[in-house]
Amino acid sequence: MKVIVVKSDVEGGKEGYNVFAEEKKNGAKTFGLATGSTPVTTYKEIVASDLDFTDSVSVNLDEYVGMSADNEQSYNYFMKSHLFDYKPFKTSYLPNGLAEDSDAEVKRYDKVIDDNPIDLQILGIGRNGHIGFNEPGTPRDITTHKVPLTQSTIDANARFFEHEEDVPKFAYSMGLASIMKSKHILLEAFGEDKADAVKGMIEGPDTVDLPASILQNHPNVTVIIDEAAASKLEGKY
Ligand SMILES: N[C@@H]1[C@@H](O)[C@H](O)[C@@H](COP(=O)(O)O)O[C@@H]1O
Repeated sequence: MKVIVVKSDVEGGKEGYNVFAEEKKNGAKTFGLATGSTPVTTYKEIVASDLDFTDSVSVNLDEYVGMSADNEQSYNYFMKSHLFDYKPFKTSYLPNGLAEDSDAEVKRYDKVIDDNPIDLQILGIGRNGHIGFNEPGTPRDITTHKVPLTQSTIDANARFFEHEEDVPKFAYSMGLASIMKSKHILLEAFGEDKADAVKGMIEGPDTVDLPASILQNHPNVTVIIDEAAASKLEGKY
């Protein structure tokens, strides 16, 4: 893993942008994208740049089940408001939260990933080391799957919804095997509450209990972390 330690998430966004720009220059056509607060500074730098994605394809990591693309809490909406409205792609794929047949939706998304091999996949990381919605214990050979959200995720999301019953209980997520197929993986983490997960991912045992530790087995991973997220690392980076 190539580890880049930066002072802040803003500086991290500039480094993240550089990775996108370099990949684009080298001919990357398909970009795996993520939601959450972490990639926002990278998306801001991309929006402010002259990079053009109208010849590129994007494939997102995950989406809540039961949520329409125009719901402000959906990952579809997040991607539009943070990136796609400013930097449209030729085609953007996300799981369809409103799909009637979830087995068919999972299969459809697996085919999307197979048909559009990802050149660069950006990832955040959960405090427990999850990537996408692949929580601790998720089998490593899993591709796209429908995931029951953990109670802590449901509780954390409750503030965004008027009625508790509207809070999503499931998500569609790319699986660990799908993520590992990406040619280059860029994982970003900012803030002290990510320090344990970052330590486990980089220096800890390679274990299903910390899903991101699977990245130790990938040949081309770039990690961008701020000093707070790097604070528990023992090695020098
Ligand atoms: N499914 C998303 C992940 O893709 C994301 O990496 C993680 C961390 O979110 P944040 O970047 O807001 O810290 O949260 C969610 O669970």
